[in-house]
Amino acid sequence: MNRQELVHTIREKQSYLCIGLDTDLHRIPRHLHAHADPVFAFNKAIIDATKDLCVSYKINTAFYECMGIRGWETLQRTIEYIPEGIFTIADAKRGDIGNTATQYAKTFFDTFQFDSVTVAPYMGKDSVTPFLEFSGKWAILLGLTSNEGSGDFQLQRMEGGEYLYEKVLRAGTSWGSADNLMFVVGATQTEQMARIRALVPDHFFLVPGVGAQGGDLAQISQLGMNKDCGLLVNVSRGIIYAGNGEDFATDARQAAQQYQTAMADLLARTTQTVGV
Ligand SMILES: O=c1ccn([C@@H]2O[C@H](COP(=O)(O)O)[C@@H](O)[C@H]2O)c(=O)[nH]1
Repeated sequence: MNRQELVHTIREKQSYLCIGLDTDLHRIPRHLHAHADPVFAFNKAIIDATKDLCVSYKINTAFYECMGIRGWETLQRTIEYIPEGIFTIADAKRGDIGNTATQYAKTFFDTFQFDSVTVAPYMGKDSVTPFLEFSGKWAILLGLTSNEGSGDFQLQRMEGGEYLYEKVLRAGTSWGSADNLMFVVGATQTEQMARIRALVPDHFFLVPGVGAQGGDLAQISQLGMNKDCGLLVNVSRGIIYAGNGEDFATDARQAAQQYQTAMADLLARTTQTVGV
């Protein structure tokens, strides 16, 4: 999916919600364990219940890789089940020397047909650029993450005063464009968001951390939106585990609906003079 299509979808659905399919076999309702592939049965019900409310699904590969070959099969079934027109993210946080990075990119873009993959920048340019060589695909570079440990390296000051994460953002924008590169910016990073948007005015941000991690949707949206919206706000546990009984999908829909309604309002208030 290209940028124009993504912006169009956001406008049509009045939503910039990304639902995280962080599906843990041990957290899904008991009755689903009768299915041959319980995690897929859960994902299918969640997708059916929420696909009109979100513009993206993020599959965190850790929740599938931990199940070995069966997990990869579940991941494949899930990605194939996501309808056309919804932006897909493999949250795999890959990064390695160039020829290895190319194999990672092939895995997620060619074999599994994701639109995008999250990439860790620590190994530098040659570990990132292979992900940018696939037409119509996106790399989503970790910029300033949502977790407490983001302070350990990302928020360290460099010589000259800028934060390490700012160096990553600056370098990233020279490697890729706003048409093939996004950045992860945690929803918990409200103190930094305005500074980040000023530094990177055009790129989309994947924003995890709303819901279970306590990030505030309204605050982060007002600080981070650009003329094309420019945000995909991810909620995983706060939606997929909204309920735990037979009606889990209805409960997930209700939670997703609340986010979508809030997003429509924020889009109207924040971008009324611009594109979306
Ligand atoms: O900085 C980051 C980068 C990635 N994540 C991932 O997003 C989701 C968040 O899940 P919630 O249940 O909504 O907290 C999860 O897959 C993380 O691995 C992040 O949280 N922060």
